[in-house]
Amino acid sequence: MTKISARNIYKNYGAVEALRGVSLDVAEGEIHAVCGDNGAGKSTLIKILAGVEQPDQGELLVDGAARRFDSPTAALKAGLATIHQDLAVAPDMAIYQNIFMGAELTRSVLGLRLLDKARMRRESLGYMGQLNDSITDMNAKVNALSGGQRQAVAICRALRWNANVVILDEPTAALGVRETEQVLQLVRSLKRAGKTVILISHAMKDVAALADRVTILRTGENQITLDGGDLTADNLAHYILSGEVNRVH
Ligand SMILES: Nc1ncnc2c1ncn2[C@@H]1O[C@H](COP(=O)(O)OP(=O)(O)OP(=O)(O)O)[C@@H](O)[C@H]1O
Repeated sequence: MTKISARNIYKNYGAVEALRGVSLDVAEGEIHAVCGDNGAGKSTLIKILAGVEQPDQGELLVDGAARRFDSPTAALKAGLATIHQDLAVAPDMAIYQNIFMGAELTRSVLGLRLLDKARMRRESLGYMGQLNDSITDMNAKVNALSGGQRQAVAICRALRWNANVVILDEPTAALGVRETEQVLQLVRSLKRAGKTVILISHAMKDVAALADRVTILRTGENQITLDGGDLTADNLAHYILSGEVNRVH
């Protein structure tokens, strides 16, 4: 299990101050949501954790050690996998091909390197079984899957890269009620599997149902962190709308 800290992060885009001294502390094995109104800086913070952007100032700590991710690959190697809203799945390809995309397993036959499809299918089924054991045909094309099932494929790819931290960017946006419930189950399965989960979401109900703690950002700064009994959909909406920084009981 892995814990993640971002300390005093600053990030400007030209004249825009997207992050102004933001900190985030994610304990190992917890589901930690990042919320806030449009433009609060959520995506920028997540891009920094994912190695897509680099901070102007501040530091990232993975299990207490300072790290800098110059690329998404560097973040992935450190065990942080980000699942963006577009999921980056190839709809015309099979589930197992998506899970092993860019990291295909091969075997040697008479000196030739051939794809080891049987092993990829078997291992894919193993990853999928940790998340959603109703998806069993690893040959199925992704375009035949529901939005929630596609999310499962994208998460399996993160598991295949041995990610200990899974960052989910708006995983329930654009999903119906039943699919949203499937995704909530996926996230709970990740936690059961010992993964640390960072969740960016505008869906207050989903956040309240899932998160152990929530960090709320406002115009590039930390507003408040909620946990326990304070973490309700009503409270989240209240703080995001009001901008209040003190707890109201
Ligand atoms: N590439 C960019 N170039 C210029 N400004 C940017 C860029 N990306 C983000 N910003 C600005 O930085 C600020 C923070 O944006 P960010 O996308 O991180 O917020 P957010 O909380 O994720 O918002 P949303 O919920 O709308 O996605 C905003 O003012 C935004 O306009």
